[in-house]
Amino acid sequence: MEVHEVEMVMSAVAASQYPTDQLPEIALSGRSNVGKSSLINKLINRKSYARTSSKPGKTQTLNFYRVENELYFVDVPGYGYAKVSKKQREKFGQIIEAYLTNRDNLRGLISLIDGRHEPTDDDIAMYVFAKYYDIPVLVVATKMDKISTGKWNRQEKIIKEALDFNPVDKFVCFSALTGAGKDTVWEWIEQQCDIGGRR
Ligand SMILES: Nc1nc2c(ncn2[C@@H]2O[C@H](COP(=O)(O)OP(=O)(O)OP(=O)(O)O)[C@@H](O)[C@H]2O)c(=O)[nH]1
Ligand SMILES: [Mg+2]
Repeated sequence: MEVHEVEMVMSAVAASQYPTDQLPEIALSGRSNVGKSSLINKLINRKSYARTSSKPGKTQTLNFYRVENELYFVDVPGYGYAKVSKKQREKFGQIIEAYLTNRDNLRGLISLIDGRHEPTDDDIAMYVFAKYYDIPVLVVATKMDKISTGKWNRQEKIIKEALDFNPVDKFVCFSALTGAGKDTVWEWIEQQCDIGGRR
């Protein structure tokens, strides 16, 4: 999709604050610093629309970005960041879980995993959780510009094995720096939201 218009509509912590206009929604999850905000910025061709930071744990609420009056991206708080207190982590967990399990407009989850490493226990738990609730998942391996392309297949295999990856889902290697994988991410989103054929 060629994006001309995008609006950060709201930050929500409770269902009463979610948008009410019934557009399809795609959520993005992943550990702090994995590149969720950077992925959103790359998809909408903005340098720093979604707030990115070298300091993990910046995104602490559900942030809804309305794109072209077609869909919402929902940037969720990053999990697994040790410097955030245990209480705060539990709160994040509840916000994410309440949203993912109760939202009719949710069409899919983009699960971001650092492409340089094996998935963390939190990454695996998030995938298992999404599968338990029958949420379609696109696994995005991030920061792939930091790995030579010759090693991409091997990383894909490692990540899929650790997740016990379900072939109904999709996997893509991505870089917010080079834009690698961006078209595949958009194709998946358009398919999930049933807004294809406009590219
Ligand atoms: N080289 C490289 N760096 C990246 C990429 N994606 C993100 N980064 C960097 O990683 C850091 C974290 O990126 P963010 O997009 O803010 O991560 P986030 O997942 O939104 O983090 P939280 O909001 O804290 O959960 C920033 O310094 C980004 O510039 C990528 O594809 N390649
Ligand atoms: Mg962020």
